[in-house]
Amino acid sequence: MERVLVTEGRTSFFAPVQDENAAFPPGSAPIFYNRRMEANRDATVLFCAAVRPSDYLDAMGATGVRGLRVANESGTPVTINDIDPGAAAEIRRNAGEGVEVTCGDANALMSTRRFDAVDLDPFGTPAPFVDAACRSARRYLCVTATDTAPLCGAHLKAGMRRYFARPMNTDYHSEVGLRILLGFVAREMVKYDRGIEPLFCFAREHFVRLHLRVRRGVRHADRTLGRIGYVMQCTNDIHREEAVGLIPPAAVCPGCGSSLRPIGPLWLGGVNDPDLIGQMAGLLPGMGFGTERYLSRLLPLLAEELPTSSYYDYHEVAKHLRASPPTMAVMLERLRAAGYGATRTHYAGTGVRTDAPADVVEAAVLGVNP
Ligand SMILES: C[S@@+](CC[C@H](N)C(=O)[O-])C[C@H]1O[C@@H](n2cnc3c(N)ncnc32)[C@H](O)[C@@H]1O
Repeated sequence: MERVLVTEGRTSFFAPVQDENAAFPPGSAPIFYNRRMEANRDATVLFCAAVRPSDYLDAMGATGVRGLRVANESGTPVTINDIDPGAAAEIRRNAGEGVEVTCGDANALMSTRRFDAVDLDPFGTPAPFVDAACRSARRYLCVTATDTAPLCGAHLKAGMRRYFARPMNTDYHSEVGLRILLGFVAREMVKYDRGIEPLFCFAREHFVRLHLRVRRGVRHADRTLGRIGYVMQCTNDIHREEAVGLIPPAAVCPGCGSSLRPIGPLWLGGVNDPDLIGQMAGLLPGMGFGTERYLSRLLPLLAEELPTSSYYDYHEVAKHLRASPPTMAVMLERLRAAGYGATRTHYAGTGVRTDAPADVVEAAVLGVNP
């Protein structure tokens, strides 16, 4: 196997040379490494540097880069696991003193050992691993999903099978994907009388990434359950509303009278902790990350996003109204002047988060009074 020395952040390691012509990772190399996930790993190293877990499991290591970086760049004791003996051997080659390397099924490992932070970074869906991870994680749980098409509604049946939820391909589909994954993790967690608090969650390109705090006790489990529900989307126009609870209500659009279609169950609560995000933003300049520029834009956006469960792509709204969209600054200003909260969103450059109703959003696009 041909290897090449790679540096990410302040960590150097050997990775198998990947097939540049492969249509999509994992390609043909025997051990997986995808440079395009550097932002995902940088985010987690930064998260660990901020929350300082007492130990951390990289449950699916491949080259071990994620766990090695957490150990090296945040000073956290780590265990790195992979089911593939070839990968485990490669991780051992890459790992220095003090890093534990194990070779086995992540579900078996997580069923028998507990870690302060558990990290799932599988091929595609994390769904088969979330139950054991909920039992293994003491304080923090980190999850990557790269099966964005099932999560966001482009592959409806696969999404329903994996997450027992019904997505819908809307203009805010990236957010639906993140919230369906969060809702799934929340439901897997509460059965153990434990709850979750999302700390740092975002979507980028073809992945969704969650960093969660795990809270023990029935009170936290019940609070978590109280944040599960549905986005009720009008099938005819842009109106949508939230419905908390396990059973979606029958509802009609106040504007056009069409039925509202439930999207979910999904997570309706906040998805980021602005204080922690601020702490991470403060640490970022000293970290030496390759994706510092991207993260320095992402973190303030996440900290300011209104905690609504969907956003409007106002260019789509303008297209629908056969109007030219205003600039983002004007759009935000019009919504605020009408008395509503309005912020950008990290999901889309033309996305606006607001607590304004649909008719006010349309009026803001047109520049008229609602
Ligand atoms: C997407 S790669 C991990 C990438 C790595 N975390 C990184 O940041 O580069 C997924 C890895 O999971 C491993 N894997 C697949 N099924 C597994 C299981 N049941 N238990 C543990 N590892 C597994 C594969 O061998 C593969 O190396």
